[in-house]
Amino acid sequence: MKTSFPKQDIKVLLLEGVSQNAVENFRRAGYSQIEFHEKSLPEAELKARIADAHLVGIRSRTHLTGEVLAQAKRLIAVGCFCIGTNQVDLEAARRLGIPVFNAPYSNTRSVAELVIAEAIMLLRGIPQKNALCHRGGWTKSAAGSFETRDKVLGIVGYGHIGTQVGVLAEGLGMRVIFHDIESKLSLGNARASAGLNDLLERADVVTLHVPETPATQMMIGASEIARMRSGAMLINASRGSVVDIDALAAALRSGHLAGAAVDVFPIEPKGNDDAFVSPLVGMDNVILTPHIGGSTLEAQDNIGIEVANKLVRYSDNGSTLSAVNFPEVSLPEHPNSRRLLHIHKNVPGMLSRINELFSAGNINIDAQFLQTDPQVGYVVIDVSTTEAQAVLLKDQLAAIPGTLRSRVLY
Ligand SMILES: NC(=O)C1=CN([C@@H]2O[C@H](COP(=O)(O)OP(=O)(O)OC[C@H]3O[C@@H](n4cnc5c(N)ncnc54)[C@H](O)[C@@H]3O)[C@@H](O)[C@H]2O)C=CC1
Ligand SMILES: O=C(O)CCC(=O)C(=O)O
Repeated sequence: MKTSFPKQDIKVLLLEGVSQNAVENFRRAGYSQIEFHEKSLPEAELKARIADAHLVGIRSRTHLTGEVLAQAKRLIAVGCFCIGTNQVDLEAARRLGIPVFNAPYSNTRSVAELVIAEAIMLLRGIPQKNALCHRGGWTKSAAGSFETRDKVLGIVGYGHIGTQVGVLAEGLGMRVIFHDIESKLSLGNARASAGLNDLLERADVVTLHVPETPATQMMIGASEIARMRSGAMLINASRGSVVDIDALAAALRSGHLAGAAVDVFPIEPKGNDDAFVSPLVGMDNVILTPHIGGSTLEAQDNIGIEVANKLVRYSDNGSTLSAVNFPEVSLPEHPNSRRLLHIHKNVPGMLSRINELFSAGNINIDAQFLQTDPQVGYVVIDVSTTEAQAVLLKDQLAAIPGTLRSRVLY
């Protein structure tokens, strides 16, 4: 399928070492101009490199703020090669007519497995014992070492990851309670707690699986930690902003909490060669991991395929199915017609202005698809015209006041 301009002129900017599967998928789909970076880029360089990019792929470290997106005049779509999309200003992207895609499932099992492993390690006091052995020490003792069986696991955020953690934990004989803002179907014998405080007061191990939202910022601060049982453990593989890390460090130092496992931090290094700084560094009872909850080869390979496919499909065909900030349209192929895509502010009279263009030109519409949200409208029109006529129509569509983006697919 041909896009508005030759695919070799479409620049794909891939950051943060996304899977090579993504690169291969773009190549297989005919995209040859692929700029690949292992790290996230400093803001000034990001603005420079995104300025002529049509498709951009990131993970959790690259912040696509409104200011950065404003530089991206040619940007067609963003792919987050991960679950979280909090690093993108989704509203700004929507206002600019840029759909954002992610991979909502592919790394969930990997996170769940890590969390279970950490719960076992923390309950056995392994981090401290491991650290001491590395220093030449030896404490063969059962003190502070527990089985998981019959312990209470409290899951905050009972979504795709939280539910899998719950199922795996029950397999170990743990008693699972959860807290979520939505009403959720309990899997297995898991039970909803009476609220966050109830969960914190009852759980031996608390694990966090909420997205970053205004409501989850600093959700676990000094007072929530104080509610946790003496000797309890905290696992955070959600987002660094969810926990007050200084309050956590204080509770670990005082002995109120017996251990923690932390994968995500308020400030994370940009890449593998940069220094990691945290108040938790040097604490033997803390498992520190460099935001690798979803970093297994299986997960990354699948994410690479999934998100690259979504970007290619949108670029080639216009489908926005599963976009996180945009009206969703799943489109058939259009072998015998040219396809015009028009993204506009959702204001009264827009559709009639669009359709007037076609009736004025006496152009028959083969198929039309429309989806709107309160801010944005996305209309797709298939027409049997010459290439030149299609380009003219695209220019006329682009001139309609309120147009955000328009393209033609030949
Ligand atoms: N460490 C890592 O490498 C990874 C981290 N993550 C993080 O894990 C988060 C969760 O992932 P999923 O389970 O797939 O998301 P999900 O959307 O399936 O589940 C999140 C759950 O949290 C609930 N929730 C939202 N706000 C809440 C609040 N204020 N209080 C209580 N519950 C609330 C939601 O209702 C939902 O059930 C992601 O948003 C991402 O930030 C995801 C993948 C990898
Ligand atoms: O693998 C990554 O870069 C980020 C994983 C993550 O946090 C997510 O999927 O939300």
